[in-house]
Amino acid sequence: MDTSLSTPLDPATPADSGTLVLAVPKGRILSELAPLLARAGIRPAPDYADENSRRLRFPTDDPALDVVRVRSFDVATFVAHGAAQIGVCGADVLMEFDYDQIYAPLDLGIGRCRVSVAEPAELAGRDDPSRWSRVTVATKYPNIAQRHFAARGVQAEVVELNGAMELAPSLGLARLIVDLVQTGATLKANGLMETEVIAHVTSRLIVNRTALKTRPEVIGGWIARFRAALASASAR
Ligand SMILES: Nc1ncnc2c1ncn2[C@@H]1O[C@H](COP(=O)(O)OP(=O)(O)OP(=O)(O)O)[C@@H](O)[C@H]1O
Ligand SMILES: O=P(O)(O)OC[C@H]1O[C@H](OP(=O)(O)OP(=O)(O)O)[C@H](O)[C@@H]1O
Repeated sequence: MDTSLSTPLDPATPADSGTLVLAVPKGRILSELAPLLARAGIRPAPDYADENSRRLRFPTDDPALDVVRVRSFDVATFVAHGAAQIGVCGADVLMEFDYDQIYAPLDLGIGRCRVSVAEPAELAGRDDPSRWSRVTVATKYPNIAQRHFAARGVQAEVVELNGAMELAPSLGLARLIVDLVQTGATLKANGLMETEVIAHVTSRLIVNRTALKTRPEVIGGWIARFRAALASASAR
């Protein structure tokens, strides 16, 4: 892993020194996150919640804090490079990238799902995974998949996709998939069966380690506000 990710990559365009940037994933996590942000006292401009808004960076009613809305994998990239100092992303993303520069102090308890292995339902009953020496796997988590199968002495040939992994087995692209599962409805609708849970997933508050060292009061203050927001939610 690259351990040099302490500052934005391009020194000619440093991140704003004063304003703190919070990176949040667009999509499904945004609505689950909204009540928590409100309890933490973060009120972004109203179009932040509008998926149709073309704006990516939103001021909040705190002039020292802006929110940026990016893809969930990119939240980790922005925070690892210090372009955003804090962020929210799934444990699945942290497991996949394993950035040294990211510290994840809080489990936010939202975005609850699991990273699992699945295969066609008609194969699952008669397959014997202990006899595999090599498998093909469609996934957007190549590192998680490689590590998981390597630990079992199985060589995984990964076909990397960005979505619709569930199509891969029936179209002959891969024998298995490694993907997120929550209700299991997507697997079922596509004739697949979950055969192994690799990890349980929730979203985490993440911070850039260097920012935490250089601005401990500010970043530590935000961690404390999120912690208090979580405690007040669980006390209700
Ligand atoms: N079905 C689900 N149930 C609960 N949480 C989920 C589910 N799917 C994904 N997540 C969590 O939400 C995060 C973002 O997932 P989402 O599906 O919104 O983005 P994505 O489709 O992976 O991103 P993108 O559209 O940028 O490719 C994931 O990293 C995971 O932690
Ligand atoms: O078990 P379930 O409740 O059916 O949820 C699982 C689905 O949720 C995620 O996809 P998402 O809806 O985010 O779409 P994506 O293909 O854009 O990732 C994941 O990739 C699965 O396809």
